[in-house]
Amino acid sequence: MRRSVIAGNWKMYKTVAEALEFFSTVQLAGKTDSVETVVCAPFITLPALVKEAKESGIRIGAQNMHWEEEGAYTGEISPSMLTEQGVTHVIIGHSERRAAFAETDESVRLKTRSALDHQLTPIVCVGETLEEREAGRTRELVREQVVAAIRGLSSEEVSRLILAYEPVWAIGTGRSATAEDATDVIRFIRKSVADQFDQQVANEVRILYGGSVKPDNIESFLQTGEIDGALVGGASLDPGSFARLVEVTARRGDVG
Ligand SMILES: O=C(CO)COP(=O)(O)O
Repeated sequence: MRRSVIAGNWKMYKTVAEALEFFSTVQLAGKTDSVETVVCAPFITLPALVKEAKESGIRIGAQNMHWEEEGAYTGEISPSMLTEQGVTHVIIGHSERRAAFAETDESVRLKTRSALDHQLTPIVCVGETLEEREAGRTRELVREQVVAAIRGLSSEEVSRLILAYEPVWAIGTGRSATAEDATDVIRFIRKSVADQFDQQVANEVRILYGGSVKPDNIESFLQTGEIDGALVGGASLDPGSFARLVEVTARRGDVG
């Protein structure tokens, strides 16, 4: 059974005070029992949010981490620093980090491996740019990114991770992929996992869509049962719209 997921990616938004304000306002009315609900917030807010979120059932995630345990890596945060604080999830390989901070398929692989070793749930992002899409390279690219990220993992480890298909051209643009397109690519990603491992693991891994998801379009992505939830940027910043996303997703139930 695949449990639905709504994960907010706050990116570089919200100070500690603003983040706490979000949690004092958000009303999920028990919906986190049926939907794995995560907020991935800036590092500096994480300790306060883990405390604040306890009652709400919302899990707290980071947006990045280093793969090493410790070392001379100025400005980096290690997996143990996250788990010590009660962080449970971590976004890995977001396209903004690939594009602006030179993350590669290899660093994504190392981080995924390390997150799993530390019992963190990695939310591994893959997706093509507009140029790559127009060149007809979407499938080839996402397969490459997925295969690189899961290389060397065991089946059990693959079943613990969450993949997120985020076409770069749909992020923050208000132009989401169509539900048909997203479903098509996500089905292909599941097949890629099956080709590398087996159908059972592919049936267990959760795959999300991300890119201009809003309360008024999320239902269309969930309809076929192929997409297990969403990784949401802009619409996760507002407590009302975040709650609405969780509420609509809760109606889907577990699939698989
Ligand atoms: O990048 C995203 C989530 O990781 C998507 O951002 P938007 O929902 O703002 O398009």
